[in-house]
Amino acid sequence: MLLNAVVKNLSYELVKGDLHIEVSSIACDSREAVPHGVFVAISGFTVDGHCFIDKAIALGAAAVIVEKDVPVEADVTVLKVADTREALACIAANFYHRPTEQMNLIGITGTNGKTSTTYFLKSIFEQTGTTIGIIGTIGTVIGDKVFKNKNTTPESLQLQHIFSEMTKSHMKHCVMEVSSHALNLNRVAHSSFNTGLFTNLTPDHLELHNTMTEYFEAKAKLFDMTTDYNIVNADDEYGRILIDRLRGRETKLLTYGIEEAADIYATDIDYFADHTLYTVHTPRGSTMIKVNLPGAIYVYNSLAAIATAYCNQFSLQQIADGIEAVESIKGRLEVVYQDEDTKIIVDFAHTEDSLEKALTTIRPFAKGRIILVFGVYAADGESGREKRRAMAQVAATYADFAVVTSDNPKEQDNNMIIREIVEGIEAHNGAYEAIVDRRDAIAFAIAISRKDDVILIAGKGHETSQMIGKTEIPFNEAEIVREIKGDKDKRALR
Ligand SMILES: CC(=O)N[C@H]1[C@@H](OP(=O)(O)OP(=O)(O)OC[C@H]2O[C@@H](n3ccc(=O)[nH]c3=O)[C@H](O)[C@@H]2O)O[C@H](CO)[C@@H](O)[C@@H]1O[C@H](C)C(=O)N[C@@H](C)C(=O)N[C@H](CCC(=O)O)C(=O)O
Ligand SMILES: Nc1ncnc2c1ncn2[C@@H]1O[C@H](COP(=O)(O)OP(=O)(O)OP(=O)(O)O)[C@@H](O)[C@H]1O
Repeated sequence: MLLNAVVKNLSYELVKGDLHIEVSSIACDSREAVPHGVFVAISGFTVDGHCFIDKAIALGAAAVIVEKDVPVEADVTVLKVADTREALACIAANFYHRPTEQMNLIGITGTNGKTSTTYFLKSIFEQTGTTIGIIGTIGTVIGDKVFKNKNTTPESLQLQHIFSEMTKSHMKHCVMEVSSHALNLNRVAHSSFNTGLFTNLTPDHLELHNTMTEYFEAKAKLFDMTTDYNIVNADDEYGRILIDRLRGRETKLLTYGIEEAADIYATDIDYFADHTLYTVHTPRGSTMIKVNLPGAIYVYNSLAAIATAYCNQFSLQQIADGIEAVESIKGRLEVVYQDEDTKIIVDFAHTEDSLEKALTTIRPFAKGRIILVFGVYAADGESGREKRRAMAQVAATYADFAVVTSDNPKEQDNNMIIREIVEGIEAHNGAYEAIVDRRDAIAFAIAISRKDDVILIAGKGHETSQMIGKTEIPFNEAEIVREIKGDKDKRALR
C-alpha cells in the first residue's frame, strides 16, 4: 500500500522524505519491524519507543512516525504527529481498509459485567444462527477459533488486524469489551461503534485514572464514538450521570434497570441458588426470562444483553431462548465441586464491589458458613493500599472466615500484600488465616470446612495460571479443587 494512503486523514508534519513509497506493514515495536515497514514510536509507561527508531530502521523500516523532535539520520520518511498512539490507530484502520465500517460493532464498557454480558449476547445471536466475533478478557473469538489477547482491549494495530480477520471470515457483527485504559490510550480510536453499552462504575484501576471522575470520563469517551445506540444502566450512580449527558443526542439512548425507571426493566424477580427467573419489559412487550446464574448481578448483565439484542431487532422469544441457553459462564460463580456436604465456587471477583456482590449473592443460599479464599492484585502505591483495605473490609463483613492468600502478585512483595489485607481484616474484627501459597490456602479452606459450608475462591475465575514475579505458573482452580477433594476423599476411605 502507498504510504500516502496509509496516512489518509492523519494530521502530520512531513519532517523529511517521500510519501509516494510502497509500505508493507506497520509496527509499534522495533523488534517487529520489517523491510519497507512503517515504525510508530510510542512514548510508553516503561520505555520510550523513540529510543528504538534506529533499531527499527536497521531491520528495514522505510518510514517513521514520531511525536517528539528526534534526529533521524537514515534516508527514511519521517512524519511528526501530536499523538503517536492516535496516529497508530488511524494508520492501522487505513492499512486494514477501515474494517469496522463494514460491520456492526458493539462496545461494552464498565467496571464489572462486561464479559458475562458478552456471553449472553453471543448466545442470543447464535440462537438465530447469526455469528458474532468477540474481543475481550476471554480472548478473541472468530468462529470456532480462540486467540489469547495480551490485553482485554488490544492495542489499535492488533485490534484493526482482528477486525480485518473478522470481515475476511464474513463476520458482520462483533462485540468487544472496551477498557478505560483502551479509551485513554486511543486503542479504539478510528473504530466505528454502532452501539455502546455502559454496565456500571465502581473503584478499580485508580492507579491509572487517579480519581473516580477521571475513571468515569475515560469510560464516557466510548459514547462519543457511537452512531446508533447508547445503552446505559439506570440503576448505577455513574450511569445516571451518563444518561443525563447523552439525552437529546442523535445516537438513540436506551436505559435498563431494576430499581429506577428504565426503557427495559425487570419485575417479579425470583432468586434461586443456581438460577433466577424474572419478567423483562420492553417497549415491544414483555416475556419471562430464565438466567442460569444466581443473583442480581446476572439480572443486570442479562438485561444489558437483552437491551443490546433488542436494539439489534431480535424478537423477545429469541432473546429469552438465548439467555436461557447459557448454562454457566467459566469462572463466574461457577460451582466447581459439590457433594451433599460442601459446595465450592470459583468467581472472578477482584474488586471490592464484585467481591461484595459475590458474597451477598451466595449468602441467602448458604446453610452453613461462607469460607472465602482470596488475595488482592493491585498496583503499587496508595491506590493499591486502598484497594487491599477495601477488599479486606468486604471479606471481614460478608464472609464468616477468610483465608488470605496470593492472587497474581507479579513483581510485588507478596508478604507485604498479605500483611496489608490481614491488617484490614483485623481492623474489622474478621476471622482469618493467612497462607501465602494459593493451592495450600484452598486445601486449608477445604480441610476446615464443615457440613453445609460454602467455599468461595475469588479473584482468578477463568484464569488458568498465576503470575509470580515474571513467571507464569499453571493454576487451574477447578482442577486443583478436584485434586484436593479427591485426595481428601481417598484419605477418608482408608
Ligand atoms: C499501562 C498500560 O496500559 N500499558 C500498556 C502500554 O505499555 P507501555 O506504555 O508500558 O509500553 P512500553 O513497554 O513502555 O513500550 C513503549 C513502546 O516502545 C516499544 N518498544 C519497546 C521495547 C523495544 O525494544 N522496542 C520498542 O519498540 C513498545 O512496543 C511500545 O510501543 O502499551 C502496551 C502496548 O500497547 C500495552 O501492552 C501495555 O499494557 C500492559 C501490558 C497492561 O498491563 N495494561 C493493563 C493495565 C491494561 O491495559 N488493562 C486493561 C483493562 C483490563 C480490565 O480490567 O478489564 C486492558 O484493556 O487490558
Ligand atoms: N453487574 C455486575 N456488578 C457487579 N459485579 C459484577 C457484575 N457482573 C459480574 N460481576 C463480578 O465481577 C466479576 C467479573 O465479571 P465479568 O468478567 O463479567 O466482568 P468484566 O467487566 O469483564 O471484568 P474485567 O474487566 O475485570 O475482565 C464476576 O466474577 C463477578 O464477581
